[in-house]
Amino acid sequence: MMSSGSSSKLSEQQQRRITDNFRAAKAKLAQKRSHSGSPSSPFPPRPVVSSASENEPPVEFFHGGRCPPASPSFRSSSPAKRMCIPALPDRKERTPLGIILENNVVQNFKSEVAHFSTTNCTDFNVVNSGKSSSDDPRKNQALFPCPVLDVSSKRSLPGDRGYEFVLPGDICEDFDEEILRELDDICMRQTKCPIEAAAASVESPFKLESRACSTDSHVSVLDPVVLHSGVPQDELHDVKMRAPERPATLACSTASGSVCVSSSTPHHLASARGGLGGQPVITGESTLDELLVVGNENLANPMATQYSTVESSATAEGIPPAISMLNSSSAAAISSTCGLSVAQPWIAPESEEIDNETELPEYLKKLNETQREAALSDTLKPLLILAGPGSGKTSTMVARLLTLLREGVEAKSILAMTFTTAAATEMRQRVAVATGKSVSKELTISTFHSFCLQLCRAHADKLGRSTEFLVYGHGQQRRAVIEATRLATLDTQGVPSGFVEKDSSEAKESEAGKDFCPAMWKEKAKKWQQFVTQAKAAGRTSLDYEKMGNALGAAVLRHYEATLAACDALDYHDFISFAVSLLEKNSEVLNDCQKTWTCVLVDEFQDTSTMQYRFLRLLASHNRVTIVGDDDQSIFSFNGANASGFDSFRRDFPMLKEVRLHQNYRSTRSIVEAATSLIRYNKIRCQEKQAHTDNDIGEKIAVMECRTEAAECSFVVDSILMNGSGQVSLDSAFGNIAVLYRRQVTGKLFQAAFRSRKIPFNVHGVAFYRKKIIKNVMSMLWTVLPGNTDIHWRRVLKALYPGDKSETKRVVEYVDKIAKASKSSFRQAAQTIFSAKVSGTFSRKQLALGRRVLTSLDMVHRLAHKERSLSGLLTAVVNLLPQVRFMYLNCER
Ligand SMILES: Nc1ncnc2c1ncn2[C@@H]1O[C@H](COP(=O)(O)OP(=O)(O)OP(=O)(O)O)[C@@H](O)[C@H]1O
Repeated sequence: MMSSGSSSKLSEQQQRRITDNFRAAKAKLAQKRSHSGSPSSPFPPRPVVSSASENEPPVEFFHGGRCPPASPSFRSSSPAKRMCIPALPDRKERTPLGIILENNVVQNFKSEVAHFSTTNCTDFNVVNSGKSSSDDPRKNQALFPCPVLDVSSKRSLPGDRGYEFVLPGDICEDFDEEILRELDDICMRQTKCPIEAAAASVESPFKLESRACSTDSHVSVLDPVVLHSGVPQDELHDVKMRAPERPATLACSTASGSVCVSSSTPHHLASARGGLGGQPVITGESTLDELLVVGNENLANPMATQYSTVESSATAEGIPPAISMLNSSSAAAISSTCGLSVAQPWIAPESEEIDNETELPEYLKKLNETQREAALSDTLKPLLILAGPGSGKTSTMVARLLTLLREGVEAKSILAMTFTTAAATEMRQRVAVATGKSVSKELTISTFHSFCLQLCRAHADKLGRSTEFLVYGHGQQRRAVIEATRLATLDTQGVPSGFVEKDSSEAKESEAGKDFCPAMWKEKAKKWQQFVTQAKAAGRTSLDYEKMGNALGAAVLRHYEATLAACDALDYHDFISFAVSLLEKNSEVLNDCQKTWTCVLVDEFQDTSTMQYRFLRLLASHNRVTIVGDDDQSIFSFNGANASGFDSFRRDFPMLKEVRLHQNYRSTRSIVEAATSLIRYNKIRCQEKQAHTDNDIGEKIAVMECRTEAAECSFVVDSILMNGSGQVSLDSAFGNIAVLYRRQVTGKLFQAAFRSRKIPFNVHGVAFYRKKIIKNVMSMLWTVLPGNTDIHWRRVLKALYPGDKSETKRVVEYVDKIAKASKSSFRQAAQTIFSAKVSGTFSRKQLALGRRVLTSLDMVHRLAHKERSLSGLLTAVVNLLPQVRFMYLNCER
């Protein structure tokens, strides 16, 4: 035995031997450690890919449940750590997403990357772990068609230091750079179509739709039925536009279009713009030959709870959605391909030119006398255009806008408010046809919400929020209302807080506890959500309700606002009310706005809420304002819209000129007459209007009363099939049919029926960014960005964890609980839980599944830094989602 102090007595030879042995042992130790993970990594160890496993056949992955996410076979060190941006000649460099940067920007970019790497990515070490059967990467490769890095590959991408992306398993040869490039090309081609069509039709401004459709007419053969929820207007616009997948196809595909209105009441029928007399749901230009009304007398009229989506920045800037999906260099390429960058600025015709009819500019020639009168009326005075459905109010609005430009108003001084993003896009496109893209891009065409949101962000400090305040969507708003309801009830009724605790034993045992369980709060909060919405749209505060003697209402509102303030959040209604108070309380902001936007136009005025009107009144107090609308088409009362705004406008702008458009160009006479006779019964109308048309009488409207929703559904499906059988081709008929329904539940019935009867269909209704799958994809992308929050990680774990619903819920709740207890982030808690080999709460399999979720996110992180094509990155991310993999499986089968 050797004492501690005896080492010095060792001979040199002995010492060398010990050192050598120690070195060898250290190397072995290092090898072992590299398999078991680095303590600094936030992600769990990755399995080793053994050569043997590569020869194993891929496993069948779908067993009725959800399948586990991939364990990507990275064997390189973290790209974040390795990232170095190679210098390119010509003072330009390329970012990982292919954006060319000038040299002066490169340094900033590098330092940002370095900052990002150190603050967010340093923990993304790649560590190989021992292989377990459940972690078999080969199996996972077969399961997930995601591009992963293959270090063994000989081919290399520029700047990739010898690595390339390949698809695991069977699909790997299908997914290489070629495919990514092809995807980019497809995006470019899709974007090119409508732009080229628009550019081609410069001479004839309002023929954009028909010209575009001729390039796209082949699509109509396979046009699916359009399923449509009847109420929200933005959805109707969505159907009309249906861009970007099939830009401007609708005008040609619906010459004999028909509409089924399900569960409709006469009022609804008459007021739906896509229904009677209104703009046909699935067509841009055609008349509706047939209208089928199916109703269920027993159905109540539940309030739809849709909100108009906030316009994406890309659309706000006039970039068609397809372009905005691409990286900047691709967008630039598209612009140059389409000749957009060289578009001529619009040269306004001289004023003498319009003295006689033949000299009228094209955009005025298309209008009838009344429309022209509206378009040309004094631009210094307020103008109210009251226009029935299909009477050409959009055309008139566009003509008015062009008149302003002709009179020398700068494009950037014009603000056009539309009610939906689709309407904003349509208006910009129509203006672009006459003026060229460069002028139309300078216009501010925006939804109220988008405009006010930007205003709030710009002056967030004055509103008690940070510039990065959160925007609470429907779900978060609901949760905030539940919390506010709970607190308000406790305030006003004095229920001890112990009763409401979910796990409280008193709550479970006592009578009061039964009343105040979470499900009860959820139920109670339903009516309060409507209350909060209405109060905000009307601009009422908690003080107002206190004065009215509604103490509970006042308390709910107060707690709701306090909750949002504490969370640094605004909801959709807040954009408007905060923007109003901004203009009311800050004269310099108001002055700035008025100087910037000297002319204001508002489309669909009937849908403005009291607060939106207040905002408009402030902004347009310079009197250069045009509003267009139809009180009979007001369908957003559930969301606070107030058609009495017309009266307010007449009162507040007494100098106004009023023009009425009565002639309907869109629908058949039977539709127009039916709508006119029905709408007479509307009790709340500003003034009676008499819509008329010169169009043919068309087919008669059929009304069918059904006892149940199921009967209604069967009838509609049978009618569609019968209708189809009379056509030359069954498929060609489907694209001409729209089904409007009142409730989402009814829509689901239709979907099931269509699926079982093999009828192709599209569902329009849920706004894109509110779709679950889109939210999941966004959250996955968020996890690689600075500023990601627990919300993103929670959503991603929920989306990717392969257990059934209840198991996933349990896992997520447990991670939440641990995060709360250990005061750590959700991600850290998940990391700690899943990196354990054994756990008292979860089985080994569950731990492995959790690890795989984190590993997949690690892969997304690497990909985000490596991938040069945005579509490649998106494809990879989307492919991780179980729904998408399920689709792949079905396709393969
Ligand atoms: N003066 C006109 N002469 C012939 N057709 C016209 C005229 N004005 C409009 N139209 C046609 O009528 C249809 C409806 O026009 P537009 O979309 O401008 O109406 P709208 O009032 O905005 O419709 P909506 O009911 O959707 O609000 C279009 O196909 C348009 O080309």
